[in-house]
Amino acid sequence: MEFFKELLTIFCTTTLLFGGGFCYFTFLFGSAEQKGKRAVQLSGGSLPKEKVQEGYDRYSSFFEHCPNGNEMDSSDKVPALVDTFYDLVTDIYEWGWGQSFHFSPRIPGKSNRHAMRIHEELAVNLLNVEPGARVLDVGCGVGGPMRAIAAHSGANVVGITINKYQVERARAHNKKAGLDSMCEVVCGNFLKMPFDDNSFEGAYSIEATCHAPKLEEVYGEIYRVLKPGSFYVSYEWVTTELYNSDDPEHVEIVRGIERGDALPGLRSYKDIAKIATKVGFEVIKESDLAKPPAEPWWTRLKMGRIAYWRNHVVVMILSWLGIAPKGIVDVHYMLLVTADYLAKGGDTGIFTPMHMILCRKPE
Ligand SMILES: C=C(CC[C@@H](C)[C@H]1CC[C@H]2C3=CC[C@H]4[C@H](C)[C@@H](O)CC[C@]4(C)[C@H]3CC[C@]12C)C(C)C
Ligand SMILES: C[S@@+](CC[C@H](N)C(=O)[O-])C[C@H]1O[C@@H](n2cnc3c(N)ncnc32)[C@H](O)[C@@H]1O
Repeated sequence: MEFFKELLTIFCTTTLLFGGGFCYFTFLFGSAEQKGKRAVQLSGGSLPKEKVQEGYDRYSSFFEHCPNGNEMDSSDKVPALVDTFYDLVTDIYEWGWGQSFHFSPRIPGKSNRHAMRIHEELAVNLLNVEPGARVLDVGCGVGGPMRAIAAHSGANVVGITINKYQVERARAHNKKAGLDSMCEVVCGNFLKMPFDDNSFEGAYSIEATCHAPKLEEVYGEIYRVLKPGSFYVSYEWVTTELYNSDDPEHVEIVRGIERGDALPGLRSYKDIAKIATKVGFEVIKESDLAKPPAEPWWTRLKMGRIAYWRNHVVVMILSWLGIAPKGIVDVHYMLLVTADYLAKGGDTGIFTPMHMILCRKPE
């Protein structure tokens, strides 16, 4: 009898501990890093719950069929693939990273959130726009940068993203932040933008144009919609001068980044200014914002590793319970893997997500 009583006590204590811990992670702790999305709200974006696994399989098979990445260059399937990718990852990004889907140099003594905001404000400071100016955000995500930039500069920001679910999220966040009168979000393809010629006084893109199969197409469109004399600034994902295409380790890191981040082939830093000039821009400034004295942008990823594995356990349990969609576990695992490749890209110095280029459309 005593033995059964003890067994029951052990069973109840273990259940309470695991159950309590799990509820803490998912309900109380909520978002993995910043308050916002909660684990129990993870979805497949615009994809119905039962289509998430199919969406992931379609996404990953695309990379299996073109293992050397460059075959995607000629593909007109890229925007649709990128759209599916953001259906799959948007909630996980918001849950585990926040509303700004980019990196920033670490700033000792400042929070990640603050460092990200400084990086965003730098972009609009470079544009030199007056309050009330109409500024374009090319590939706006759920609008973290857009809101920071509108609040900091007083500009009216119009964001474009190919992903419908992100449009819904961005509009809801804009409203909640009381910035919906200054921030507008449009669903569309930045390779063919639904805007008039010469209709913006400034434009920026933060870690978004890397998704374009041909950079000249998106740069050409930005050039078209900008008023003469206006500036465009971009933070580009590129390989640096340290990248050696004959080094198998370098090639593996780059392929890993491309697969986990829906990229149709990473470009070299050398191509960016050439392409900007080709479409008609004057290049005013170009620099890698990750270079010292900037502190490493990838420290945040490395420090987050334990939390990301904990998140993986939460995602597995939620999916097993039928709360999170089937397929989300594979998506989360893909992100775990890409986080390591990105950190390796930073450690080796062969990759930067913040190659900054400032251009001007001539008068
Ligand atoms: C510009 C792009 C996205 C850049 C980053 C915002 C994202 C790149 C990799 C993402 C993440 C990796 C690991 C995830 C982790 C496993 C999960 O538990 C919580 C979210 C992550 C940290 C996630 C967050 C966003 C990234 C850092 C690309 C796509 C061009
Ligand atoms: C990594 S996110 C960056 C979002 C935002 N700039 C930020 O920093 O939070 C890339 C964005 O580019 C958008 N994007 C990619 N390809 C696109 C295309 N062809 N047309 C429009 N948007 C696109 C994605 O939908 C996503 O919003």
